[in-house]
Amino acid sequence: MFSLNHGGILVAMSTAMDDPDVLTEKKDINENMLGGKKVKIIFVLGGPGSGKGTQCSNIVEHFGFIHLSAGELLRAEINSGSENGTMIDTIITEGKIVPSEITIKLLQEAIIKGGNDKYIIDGFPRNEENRVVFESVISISPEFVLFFDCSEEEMERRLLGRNQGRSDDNIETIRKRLKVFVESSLPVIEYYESKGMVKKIDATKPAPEVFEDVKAIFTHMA
Ligand SMILES: Nc1ncnc2c1ncn2[C@@H]1O[C@H](COP(=O)(O)OP(=O)(O)O)[C@@H](O)[C@H]1O
Ligand SMILES: Nc1ccn([C@H]2C[C@H](O)[C@@H](COP(=O)(O)OP(=O)(O)O)O2)c(=O)n1
Repeated sequence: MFSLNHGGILVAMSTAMDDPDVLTEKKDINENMLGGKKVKIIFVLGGPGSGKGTQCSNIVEHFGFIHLSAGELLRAEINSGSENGTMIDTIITEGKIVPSEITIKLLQEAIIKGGNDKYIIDGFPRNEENRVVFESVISISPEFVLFFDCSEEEMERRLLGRNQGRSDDNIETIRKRLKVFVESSLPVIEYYESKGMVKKIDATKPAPEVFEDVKAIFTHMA
């Protein structure tokens, strides 16, 4: 289903999307996907501008997790001048979601390199393909999913004021990203909700108050 090849990941990914059951038989491939490393993962989800990055920095500082932002890894890939950079840039500027194989490869490399066993993964999985392929290829379920719930009006306002020079923080792309969030990312959150794995936070409050709620969850889990 994908045209690019990244070694074993491609085999496992095509299988995962075509027939998830077969993946259990591919455990030997999956177990090697993090170089034998055993890690705990928390997915941090929420719409664009809901405050994921802001709160992830707080979590790193207070609870010693490694923060991996899928969006930042993709932007670093663009800036590195990699062969996929132009394609990734075009997709992000259109407000769309980059093919899972690329994002998962970047996450996989970052986890293998990371000097820790606790990861908060921010902005991933962003669609059903991201979710199915990650869980099948990397063979890890998240401990839980932290969901920053914020109104679209507030997210739009924050993104327009973010001022980080991002090519996708313009009104046209922001509207597309919000649409993609509702259509493609919310179903992923609903999936985890149906499994009782979502911890929802009211993210419309000021950042320090949001962190109080985040802190309660992480303190409880420690
Ligand atoms: N609770 C909050 N209230 C108001 N502004 C916020 C809050 N959390 C984050 N921001 C600001 O909103 C913008 C988007 O936040 P960010 O953490 O980058 O969101 P995300 O990673 O979800 O896209 C940033 O400029 C940030 O400083
Ligand atoms: N799993 C992901 C995460 C991000 N991306 C792309 C598409 C997103 O619009 C951009 C930016 O994502 P990022 O999480 O950094 O920022 P926002 O939450 O949208 O503010 O990256 C992706 O294609 N796949």
